[in-house]
Amino acid sequence: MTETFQFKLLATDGRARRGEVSMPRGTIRTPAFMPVGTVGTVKAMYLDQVRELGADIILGNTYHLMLRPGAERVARLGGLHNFIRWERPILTDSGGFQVMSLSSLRKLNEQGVTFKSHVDGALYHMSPERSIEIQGLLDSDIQMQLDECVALPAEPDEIERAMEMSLRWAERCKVAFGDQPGKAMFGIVQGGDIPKLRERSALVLRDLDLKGYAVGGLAVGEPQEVMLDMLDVTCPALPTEKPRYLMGVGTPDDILKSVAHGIDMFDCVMPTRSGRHGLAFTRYGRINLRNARHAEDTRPLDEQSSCPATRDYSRAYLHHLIRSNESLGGMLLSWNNLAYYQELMAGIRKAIEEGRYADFMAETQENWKRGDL
Ligand SMILES: CCOC(=O)Nc1nc2cc3nc(NC)[nH]c3cc2c(=O)[nH]1
Repeated sequence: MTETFQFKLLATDGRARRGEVSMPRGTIRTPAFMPVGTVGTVKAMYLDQVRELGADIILGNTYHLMLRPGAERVARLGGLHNFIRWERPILTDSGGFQVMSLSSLRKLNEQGVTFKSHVDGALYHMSPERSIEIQGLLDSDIQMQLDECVALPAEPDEIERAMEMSLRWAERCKVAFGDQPGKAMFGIVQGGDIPKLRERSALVLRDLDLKGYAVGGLAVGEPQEVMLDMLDVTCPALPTEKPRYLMGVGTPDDILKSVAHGIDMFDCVMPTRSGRHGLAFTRYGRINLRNARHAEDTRPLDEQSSCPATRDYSRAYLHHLIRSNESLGGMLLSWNNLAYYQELMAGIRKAIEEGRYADFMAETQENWKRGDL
């Protein structure tokens, strides 16, 4: 814990990095997976459980919280940490991505984003300055610049326009954020699947001397190899002594490979959302508990796991709960999936420390092929 925001590189193995982000509210062991707490809750989980599984930081969504309960209300209630009872670091997104994907009506111009709330249909205007103000009202520890993320495939001039606007918004967000020693504002590299735009975005953001850098505009419909190719261009253009956060990523395989390409932080709804729909992630691959073949399978998901949801409940019971659409089904599979993701991250961190990341990656991917036997 420190009064300021510090990132320390502890070990490297090829382009994989083992590091530590120290902030007043706690230390983040990297590579890190950040569970997504969209409207102030990691769905179907108690935050004590989320912490016990090894999470050092969670994500909050500015877009959702500003609509309900409202940023000023959260501030009146003592900030997001007190509201949700999570005293460690919280990273809030700018809301830009959710607006793009959730709001029915949205107009975007130099001033910012105007959108219609999916909650009550009211019109809102989100400028870069307002986005930082909202994240400040939430008392967020890591705040994201407002950006424009373009879904792929997209026209090059559309990708360039959005990337250049995101750069101008990054500058405005930096001014609005000012100097908050115990907090950080991260820039977001855009540029779609175009190497020279990715490089320009990273280099201009680097010159802004921000505390950390997110790689945005990926995991938006492109094949995995395109995403990894963009990391090959982007990571070398970013400062080595600052954390790199790949937004919205991803599957365990995406994470393994992105760590090998130099990424330090991840967030994804995959473990929680897919858990609620019956998908279990295990060390031997994915298991869809909706499938009838589990109806009388008395085995647990993995008897060697330290997670009760993984070790103590039969697949038959999990199948029954999911088929019956019972809340406990989503709770147990969210618990299992977050436990698996955090176990994977702990394995990744240890393998980098011991200089055996390539072997760890190969073993892990081999085990996934075993299926659920
Ligand atoms: C989490 C911070 O989000 C932002 O402030 N903007 C942003 N969010 C993204 C979220 C994404 N999720 C995915 N795939 C599931 N890709 C994403 C990209 C962005 C982005 O470019 N920009």
